[in-house]
Amino acid sequence: MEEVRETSAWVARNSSHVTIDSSGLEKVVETMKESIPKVEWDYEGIHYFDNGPLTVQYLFVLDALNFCFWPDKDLNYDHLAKGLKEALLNDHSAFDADRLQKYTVIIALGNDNQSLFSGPQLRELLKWPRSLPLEEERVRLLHEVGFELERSFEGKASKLVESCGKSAVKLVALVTRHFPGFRDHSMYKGHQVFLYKRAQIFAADLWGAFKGQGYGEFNDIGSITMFADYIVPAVLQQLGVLKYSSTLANAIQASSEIGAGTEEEVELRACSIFAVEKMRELLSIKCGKQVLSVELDLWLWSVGVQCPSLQHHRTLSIYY
Ligand SMILES: Nc1nc2c(c(CN[C@H]3C=C[C@H](O)[C@@H]3O)cn2[C@@H]2O[C@H](COP(=O)(O)O)[C@@H](O)[C@H]2O)c(=O)[nH]1
Repeated sequence: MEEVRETSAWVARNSSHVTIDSSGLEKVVETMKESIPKVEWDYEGIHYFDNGPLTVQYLFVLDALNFCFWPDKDLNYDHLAKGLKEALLNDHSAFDADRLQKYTVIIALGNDNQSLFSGPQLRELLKWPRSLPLEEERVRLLHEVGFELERSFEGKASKLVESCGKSAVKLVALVTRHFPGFRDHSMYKGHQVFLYKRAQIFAADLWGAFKGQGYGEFNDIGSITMFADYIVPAVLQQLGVLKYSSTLANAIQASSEIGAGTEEEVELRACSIFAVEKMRELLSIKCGKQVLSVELDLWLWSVGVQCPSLQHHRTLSIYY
């Protein structure tokens, strides 16, 4: 993930609204000297797991839809993970590549107010009583996943993973090459910045779910960075690692939307990646402890989701 590391470092060096406070960072590392908090993957027990290829299909579909829950204040990641798990338990072929291409959204009504589409609706699959945030995009991305899996990987996400020779870097490259919805990048002060949140989290989810074995065995899992979402930046800010300009702090406090691709948004995400890389480096230098960015991410994320008062930035995006 050199391009993610290098381009986020560039943003951090040139940033105008978000800075990394090195003394804040050192303080956090100091508290981790004794023991580094370890959080189990699926500590909440919400994911589907059968130790086989269907789990890979489940995780790929999950990460294709793993973004932007906040516009519905009652919706969060757990609903998605549990909803998809239940759907799969009820019907093992729910995520077959041909079925993925048939999910619909209620967008067109006939004269009699009936939906013109006859296929199953995504919100029914998730048993969500109203429209999902960015629902049309979610349906489009499901179609994209089904279509490309069918075209290039015999309909199976497990084939995609098998073709990566136990390399998470190759997996991220392959996912972003084949599935445009996973190409999470931005332009920042004239530079292309790569963040690849959902592609990287897919590799990490495999690694976590399969406990580094089988479909989750990656020789280079240390290459993955943290996953730049809207929870971890807020946790890093609370811990004193990230500092915001007063305008940005006020915008987040007021729950104002921050446009996708704005300097502020790119800085929030890229500085989070850079800060976690620095945290990892400091842990190694000061305490001789080798930690993965994935492990730090899971700890920070779990802290964030257990803090209901956490104020995070709001950006409409399919990337996170
Ligand atoms: N950095 C980072 N971001 C993560 C995750 C996960 C889920 N990982 C699960 C997989 C195995 C573990 O046991 C975890 O349970 C979701 N997100 C992001 O959070 C946001 C949702 O927040 P809320 O609206 O409050 O649910 C949204 O952007 C979503 O994409 C993570 O691990 N790291």
